[in-house]
Amino acid sequence: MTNTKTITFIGAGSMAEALISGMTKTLYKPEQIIVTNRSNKERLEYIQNTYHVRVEADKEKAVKEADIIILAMKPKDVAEGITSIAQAIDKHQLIISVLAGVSTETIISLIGKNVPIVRAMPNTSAAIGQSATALALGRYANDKHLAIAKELFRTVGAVTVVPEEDLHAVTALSGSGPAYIYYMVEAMEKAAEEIGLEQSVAKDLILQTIIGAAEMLKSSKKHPSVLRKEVTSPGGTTEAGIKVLEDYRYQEAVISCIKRAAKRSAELGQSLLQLVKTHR
Ligand SMILES: NC(=O)C1=CN([C@@H]2O[C@H](COP(=O)(O)OP(=O)(O)OC[C@H]3O[C@@H](n4cnc5c(N)ncnc54)[C@H](O)[C@@H]3O)[C@@H](O)[C@H]2O)C=CC1
Ligand SMILES: O=C(O)[C@@H]1CCC=N1
Repeated sequence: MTNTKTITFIGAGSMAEALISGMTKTLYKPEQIIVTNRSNKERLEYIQNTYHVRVEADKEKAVKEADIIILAMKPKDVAEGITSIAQAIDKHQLIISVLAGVSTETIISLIGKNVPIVRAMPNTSAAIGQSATALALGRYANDKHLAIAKELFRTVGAVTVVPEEDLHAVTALSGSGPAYIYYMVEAMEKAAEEIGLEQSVAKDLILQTIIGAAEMLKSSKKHPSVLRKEVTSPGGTTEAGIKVLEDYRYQEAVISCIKRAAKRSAELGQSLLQLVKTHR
């Protein structure tokens, strides 16, 4: 299957790279993708050399050539980044935003035109076609725009559609989610070293344990607590280990972590909204 749309990325950071990496492995030819950023030429060179996509220092030019514009800049650069391309945007183009916390209404306000926007929350596993992406439609986006966004994000993983107000929760859960797992792996690696396992042996064991557990969660109909109990022999090692996690209130920590991340997403949206209001 081929796709002939030209896609321009505004922002060339980790999330843009994960999407570019996944997209160029599937439906998109590198020459269909244009990447631009604020000022970091070395970063653009790296992206060009690695993925053979087009890079463009002139953001307005990159925007004018696009059928789809993907907003992927850092939170602090969102207002300046969007206003700097607003003039060049045409309402027949589709805007896809992966910006955490920022509402489609705020983006419409910053652009100052009735543009169709699909808000997306992917995660960095897009790089290997394994993102969990949620999509929501802005006021001027219709089913055709949704279909285009679905096609794009399906090239980098699984896609689900949610009401826009759910995106703060999605961001906290699956947008940031990979980092929580990596953080746990960091701790498992440290523990393995402290109890005397060779690093490479530990790495392989941890990896396969996580893959196996994820596959079990996917293929078995059992609740995670049932799967956990199946590992936990009475009076055995798991019971002793989990007791320590309970003493440290592990589940409470994870729940608070996800709630705080969701709140942070809302804060990011609010602070940008305030900025937009004060500059009106
Ligand atoms: N990293 C992740 O796992 C995810 C990130 N996101 C969102 O993606 C966005 C980018 O995050 P990261 O890639 O992690 O950040 P990052 O710091 O890795 O990348 C930001 C990029 O934007 C560029 N940039 C800054 N100002 C610009 C401007 N005015 N015009 C054009 N380009 C500009 C920078 O040069 C840099 O290449 C954020 O808004 C974040 O909420 C969304 C989902 C997951
Ligand atoms: O940390 C962040 O703000 C972004 C959004 C989801 C993952 N990374």
